[in-house]
Amino acid sequence: MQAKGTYEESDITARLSKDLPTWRYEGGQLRRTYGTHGFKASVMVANAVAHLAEAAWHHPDITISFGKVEVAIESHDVGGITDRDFELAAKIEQVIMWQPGKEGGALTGTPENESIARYIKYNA
Ligand SMILES: C[C@H](O)[C@H](O)[C@H]1CNC2=NC(N)=NC(=O)C2=N1
Repeated sequence: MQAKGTYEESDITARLSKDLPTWRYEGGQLRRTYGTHGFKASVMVANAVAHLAEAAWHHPDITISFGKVEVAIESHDVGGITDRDFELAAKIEQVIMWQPGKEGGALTGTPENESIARYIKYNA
């Protein structure tokens, strides 16, 4: 018996494949691991995710490591995956993977060939 508003595993994996192919469904949560250059970078990514979570009032588990950050989301109140999880995951992906230098605007984005600037591993 599924809790109200939750998705079946087959629906979850189909929606991730379509809308969030860099995310996976594991351990009952939507999960994404972001590669980073070091620990300070991981803390900054975690802080950005934490801001989005608080603004959304929907909170993931965030694991901060040297060189990576894992984000894991589920809807605790219903014990499953709901639209809230997909919507927060999509916003996190949009924000963390934002590379303005690829948008043709005035912002250059983080220089990828300068070691002092290395931050997120966009192709990890
Ligand atoms: C009281 C309860 O914690 C709040 O309503 C919010 C806070 N953030 C939350 N985050 C998540 N992931 N699931 C929830 O059910 C949830 N509930």
